[in-house]
Amino acid sequence: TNLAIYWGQGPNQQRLSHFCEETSLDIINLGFINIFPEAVGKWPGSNFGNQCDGNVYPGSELLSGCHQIWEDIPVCKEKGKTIMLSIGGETAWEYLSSELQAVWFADFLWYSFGPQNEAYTDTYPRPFQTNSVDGFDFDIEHDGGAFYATMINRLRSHFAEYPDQTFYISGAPQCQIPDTQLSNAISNSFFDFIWVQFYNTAGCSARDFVEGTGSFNFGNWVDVIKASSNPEAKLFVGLPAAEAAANVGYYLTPTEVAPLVETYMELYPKQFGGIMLWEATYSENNLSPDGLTYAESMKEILYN
Ligand SMILES: CNC(=O)NC(=N)Nc1ccccc1
Repeated sequence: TNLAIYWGQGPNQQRLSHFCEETSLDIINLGFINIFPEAVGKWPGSNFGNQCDGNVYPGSELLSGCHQIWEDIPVCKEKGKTIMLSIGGETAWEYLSSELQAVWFADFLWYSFGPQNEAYTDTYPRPFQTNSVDGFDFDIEHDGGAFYATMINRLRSHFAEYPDQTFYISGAPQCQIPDTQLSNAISNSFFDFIWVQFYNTAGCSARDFVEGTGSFNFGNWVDVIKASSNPEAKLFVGLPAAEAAANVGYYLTPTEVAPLVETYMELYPKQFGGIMLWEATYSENNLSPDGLTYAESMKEILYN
């Protein structure tokens, strides 16, 4: 099983390579491409917190000076990390209004952040230079779920152009079923990982498991996966990595997480993919009594 974590929005966060030193982290979601192209031919915008030098490509909100990120991605990859580029995020202005726009956005992301393709280097920017991400994560939190299946299917058609490389698609739905933003995409396009945000939504959260309300719905999410375009997709338990990383009441201590993981890893060994954490800096600053980061505590739970 894997531990996935978001990085890019942490308060006074350390650079990516700092987190790639942590052996407990398997998948790192770089957040975020937070502004969607307003039309075909227009560029998206990005925000990686304190990690870029504040410069943007002319006429766009796409950050251009993220030297720490393009320097660090190779370090992370040589340590075996999977690096995903996350689209959306809590503060995103995200809206797809047409198939054409969805296809354009997918192409832009692929030629800008996917494998370097000499034929396109004068048409598209390379914010991470020659680095390619390992896939794209959809953290769509509002503005309606249309056209994401189109975008993901387009990305997959690009993946197929590199048959000897593996690229991934993941999504971070809220725990209520159906998730307004991503249920259509999950039904109609192929996801490798679904990390459900079992926090910030009452009536289906990991807190419900601890309180014994019976409404924690990991089992129902297994059914959603089984009925989706990829019944083999891995389902992750998404959790806040500290009290301050989520709305009040949704944080679970490692002691509270352990029985949840044991129960559902046992019930659904095939679907259970691991744990997703929001997010890296909160995890780093949330040490257990014996000095483990929250992510390290989670990794211990996954492997005990
Ligand atoms: C995977 N995306 C998130 O976990 N987003 C997220 N946690 N947004 C947020 C919502 C409320 C308080 C803090 C962060």
